[in-house]
Amino acid sequence: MNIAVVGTGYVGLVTGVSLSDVGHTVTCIDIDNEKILKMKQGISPIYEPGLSDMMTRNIHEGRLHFTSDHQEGFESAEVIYIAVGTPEREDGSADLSFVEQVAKDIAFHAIRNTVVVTKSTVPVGTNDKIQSIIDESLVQQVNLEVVSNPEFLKEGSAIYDSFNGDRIVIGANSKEAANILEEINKPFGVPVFKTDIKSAEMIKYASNAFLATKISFINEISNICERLGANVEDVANGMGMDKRIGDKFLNAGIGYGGSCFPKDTKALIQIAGNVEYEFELLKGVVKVNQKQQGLLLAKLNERIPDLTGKRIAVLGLAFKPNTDDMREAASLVVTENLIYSGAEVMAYDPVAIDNAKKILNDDVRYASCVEDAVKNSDATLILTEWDEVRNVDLDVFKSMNYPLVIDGRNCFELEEMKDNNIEYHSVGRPVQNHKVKHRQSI
Ligand SMILES: NC(=O)c1ccc[n+]([C@@H]2O[C@H](COP(=O)([O-])OP(=O)(O)OC[C@H]3O[C@@H](n4cnc5c(N)ncnc54)[C@H](O)[C@@H]3O)[C@@H](O)[C@H]2O)c1
Ligand SMILES: O=c1ccn([C@@H]2O[C@H](COP(=O)(O)OP(=O)(O)O[C@H]3O[C@H](CO)[C@@H](O)[C@H](O)[C@H]3O)[C@@H](O)[C@H]2O)c(=O)[nH]1
Repeated sequence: MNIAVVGTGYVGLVTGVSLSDVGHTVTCIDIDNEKILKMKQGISPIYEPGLSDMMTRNIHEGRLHFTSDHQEGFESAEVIYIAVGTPEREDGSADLSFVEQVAKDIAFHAIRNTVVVTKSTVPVGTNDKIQSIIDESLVQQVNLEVVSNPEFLKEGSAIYDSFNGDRIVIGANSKEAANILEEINKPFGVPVFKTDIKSAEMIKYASNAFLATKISFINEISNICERLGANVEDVANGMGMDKRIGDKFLNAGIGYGGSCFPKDTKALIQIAGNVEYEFELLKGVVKVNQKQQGLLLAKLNERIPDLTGKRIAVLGLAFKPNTDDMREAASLVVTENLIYSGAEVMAYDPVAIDNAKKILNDDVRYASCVEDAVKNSDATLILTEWDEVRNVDLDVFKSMNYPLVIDGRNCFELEEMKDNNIEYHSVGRPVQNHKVKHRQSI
């Protein structure tokens, strides 16, 4: 099948590359010419495990092409995927201007009957709107049918998820269009769930909102555990053994970040509000998440009330491991606050430093490894649970001015921190080696 994919971000590029890998001929289109030039040379503009190799292979085998010219990209396309961004507007609703622009571009250039597939996360009713825009703007007498096909990949395991997803959701008005999409996806061997368009749109938001709810729920439990002396990891493990609850997405931490949960939860609150329904539960989830991001700093402030001139190591900047994505990362809030409080920040991340430099306060300094970040620091904050951080030799913390580790991701066992005399504050677990007399020494 000849396919065009519009937008080459995390979703568009992974979709295009995966579709080419199972044998389709794919042209990826983006308005960012610099990105296109890079990708033509086989250079991936994003860090995503396995993506570069798969991309290079399919370029060489002649199935994967890139262009910044929509007309050229649509020329032989039988199916066009829309995978542009739907970022958050100031009021929390989804900004649909990129999607609407693509709908106009498609209508303007369409020269044959085409299935238009919406991969972008869009509010319920948007696919109908896209269909209307296309129908109103068509230049040639052709038939374009819009199908909803929301994406469920996770950053950091996007290629794996494409080939091992739990389901592919197809929302369509006609059996013919749904069948075309099912046929395209057959080689992935992932179960297909077909429904109407509005339900497909809602499945995407409801899934993200539910996962975010699990995270805020366990974070609330962790805060109560801290006060009562229980261990949230054992609590989550014990809960997760009940198959009705499930053992995934019960890791307590510093709240959810990234390009999806924060914006999609707020958008769903707006979607509900638009039909005069107050989504009280989800409002609570968002509020809990905002509170959770501040807890790490509160723990640090309790131990070091005056941060002026203190050197603070920050391990991990990306919103989660195995990605260079900094969107809504906890590090944005944490480093900003540290600098504001007069601290010297020495940060390390295995892959996100280049992106971090574009957004973080200019006063943040960067180390080239965990060891350099931590050396001579007064406290270490852990924000992202990279394997490189989890597996670090604990002796590294002995090079600190005083071994105070405040871990927002529960990377280490309590016993090992205790045995190594490291003062260790984690999330929802008892504090290790906290002796009040140290307070004066810091
Ligand atoms: N990032 C994820 O993990 C993820 C997962 C599932 C769903 N989604 C959803 O998928 C959509 C895309 O997300 P993303 O993270 O890949 O976005 P992104 O911001 O990384 O990429 C969007 C790309 O679209 C390009 N673009 C914008 N307008 C264009 C136009 N008119 N023509 C061609 N290209 C254009 C931009 O230059 C950019 O490269 C969003 O709706 C998002 O909510 C994202
Ligand atoms: O138990 C957990 C699991 C995750 N997180 C945090 O939640 C955020 C999101 O993590 P994750 O869901 O793994 O990454 P995303 O790439 O944002 O993927 C989510 O958002 C995508 C965009 O919509 C969806 O496609 C995916 O299915 C959905 O998991 C990160 O900050 C994680 O640290 C936790 O705090 N505790």
